[in-house]
Formats: sequence, C-alpha cells, structure tokens
Amino acid sequence: MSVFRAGLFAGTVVVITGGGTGIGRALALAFGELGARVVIAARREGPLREVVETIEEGGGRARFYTLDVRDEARVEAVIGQIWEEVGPVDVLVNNAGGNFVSPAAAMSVGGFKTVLDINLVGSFLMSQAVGRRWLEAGRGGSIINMSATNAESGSPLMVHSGASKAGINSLTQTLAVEWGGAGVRVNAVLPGPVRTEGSDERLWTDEKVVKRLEDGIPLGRFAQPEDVVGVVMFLASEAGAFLTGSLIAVDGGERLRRLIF
Ligand SMILES: CCCCCCCCC/C=C/C(=O)SCCNC(=O)CCNC(=O)[C@H](O)C(C)(C)COP(=O)(O)OP(=O)(O)OC[C@H]1O[C@@H](n2cnc3c(N)ncnc32)[C@H](O)[C@@H]1OP(=O)(O)O
Ligand SMILES: NC(=O)C1=CN([C@@H]2O[C@H](COP(=O)(O)OP(=O)(O)OC[C@H]3O[C@@H](n4cnc5c(N)ncnc54)[C@H](OP(=O)(O)O)[C@@H]3O)[C@@H](O)[C@H]2O)C=CC1
Repeated sequence: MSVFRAGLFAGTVVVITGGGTGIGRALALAFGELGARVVIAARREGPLREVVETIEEGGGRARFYTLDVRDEARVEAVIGQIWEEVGPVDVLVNNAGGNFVSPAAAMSVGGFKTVLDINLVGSFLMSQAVGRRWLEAGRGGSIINMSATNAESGSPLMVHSGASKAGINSLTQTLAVEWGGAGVRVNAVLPGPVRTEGSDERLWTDEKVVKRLEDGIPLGRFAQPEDVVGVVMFLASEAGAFLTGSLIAVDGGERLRRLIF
C-alpha cells in the first residue's frame, strides 16, 4: 500500500527509462499503482515486458518501447510514438544508467565514454526530445534525473560514473533555469548505494565490501529500490510544484559519514 493517495497520478503519462529492472522497475510499479499511464523504455524486451504485465495484472496501464538512450534517432522516434500512441508526456524519469568498477589508470577511453554516453548524453537526448515538445505546445512538465551521491564525493573506481552524475546535476540545474519560465520543472535524485540487479552484478559483488559499506550508513542498512520511490513521487506530484533545480540525496546519510572514531 502506497503512502500516497490512490489515483494521485490518474490521467498522467509517466515515462521511465530503464524501467525493466532495479530502481526503474520499482518506480514503474509505484506509478502504475497510483493510476499513471506508465511507459518504460530500455534495450532488453524481456524485463520490460515482465513489468508491463505485472502492472496490468494489478489493474494498471502500461506499455514499453525498446530503445538505447544513446541513439538520438531512436530516442526521437520513440518519443514521437509515445506522443501519438499514449498521449503527451507529463513526467520523464531519466533513470537508465550504467556503471562498472575499474581503476581510473586502467580504464579505456571507450569505457569512460560509454558510461558518459548512457548516463549524461542519454539524459540530455531524452530531456531534449520531450522538452522540445513541451516548449512547442506551451505546456509544462516534470523531469526527474537519477543522479548519485558519487557526483559530489570522491568515489574511487567510478571515475566515469561520478563524472557523468556530476554532469547530470549540472544538466538538471541548467535546464531548470532555462525551461522554468515554460513551466518545466527539472530535479535530480541522488541515491547512495542501492541493491539492484545491475549494481549487484557489477558493484556490490564482494560481501565484505557490502558489509563495510553498510556499517558506514547512519541509518544502518543498504537501500533497496523502494527506498528511492517516495522522493520521486513527491517531485512528480503537485507537492513538488515549487521545486526545480533541486538535487536530493537518498542515501541513509552515507555521504556524510567520516570514520574518525
Ligand atoms: C562507496 C560510495 C558509493 C557512492 C554511492 C554509489 C554510487 C553508485 C552510482 C551508480 C551506480 C550505478 O549506476 S548501478 C547501475 C548498474 N547497472 C548497469 O550498469 C546496467 C547497464 N550496464 C551495461 O550495459 C554495461 O555494464 C555497460 C558497460 C555500462 C554498457 O554496456 P555496452 O554493451 O554499451 O558496453 P560494452 O561494449 O560492453 O563496453 C564498452 C566499453 O566499456 C568497457 N568495459 C565494460 N565493462 C568493463 C569493466 N567491467 N571493466 C573495464 N572496462 C569495461 C569495455 O571494455 C569497452 O571498452 P572499449 O573496448 O575500450 O570501448
Ligand atoms: N544501484 C545503485 O547503487 C545506484 C544506482 N543509481 C542509478 O540509478 C539508476 C538505476 O540503476 P539500477 O536500478 O541500480 O541499475 P539496473 O542495472 O538494475 O538498471 C539500469 C537500467 O537502465 C537500463 N539501461 C542501461 N543502459 C541503457 C541504455 N543505453 N539505453 C536504455 N536503457 C539502458 C537497463 O536496461 P537494459 O539493459 O535493458 O537497457 C536497466 O534496466 C541508474 O541511473 C544508476 O546510475 C544511482 C546511485 C546508486
């Protein structure tokens, strides 16, 4: 049961990239439960189809489109299709993301650019395709970018991810200012470590590291995808009507901890 009121997002079209797994999946299910028309988009059909079926089994409405957020032509085509087939988008959640652990000195420029392209360029392309249509139609909307706390701290072995998320924070603030007059709000959520399919496979593979990280989280546990949902709902709803350009950490206090004593 959601703490938000039933039907909060009825009549609202919400697009979530990377909505087939992890944080994006949790968001898709939550928006579906609150009445949104949920559109999820990522590369693999299997996880997307499962989420759409789960939402529909619960009485919600959802559909999926396959796309790579790095592919400008495909992004433009899919956003055009969504406008025609589902309706004008109200909320865009740029959640698709990639990361892997590598010492900076050993990372290929291809690896560095790959993560920049997915996280930063992908968020730009999606925001541009949706934002252009909002500006042309003279209607507002809400963009929520999935950043991370490594944007604001030194997180070794993630030089590509940290740089991309810092870029996302800047993108968030600039678009908030540039499009604010048109009624477009742009905010970012910064999770700390979260257990998800993608991160368990690539980042949190060593249980000793997980335990050490967990011991350093003031709220005493690792985040689950559901921990990120509430703040996104808040930002997407009328309760967030006067928030734009805000960067909100959701990390149980992890970023503040200094192990001195
Ligand atoms: C503590 C405080 C916490 C701080 C708080 C916590 C902050 C965490 C922040 C973020 C967390 C997350 O994002 S968790 C989300 C994790 N989920 C995901 O990553 C899902 C999507 N990921 C993917 O699809 C892949 O992993 C990814 C590599 C990113 C993209 O796949 P692609 O098929 O496009 O790319 P590929 O062709 O395989 O690879 C492209 C290039 O990258 C290189 N590459 C790929 N994997 C590599 C690896 N493991 N090590 C080295 N290099 C690698 C390849 O060699 C290629 O280099 P060249 O041959 O030289 O070109
Ligand atoms: N887990 C964590 O510890 C943290 C995660 N985050 C951020 O949260 C977001 C979600 O990550 P999380 O749920 O953990 O990871 P997941 O790997 O579970 O989810 C990432 C999703 O993004 C999609 N995706 C990846 N690359 C592309 C692409 N090029 N085009 C379209 N879709 C793509 C994937 O689907 P597919 O492979 O089918 O394309 C996948 O569904 C990311 O932006 C991540 O950086 C932030 C802080 C911490």
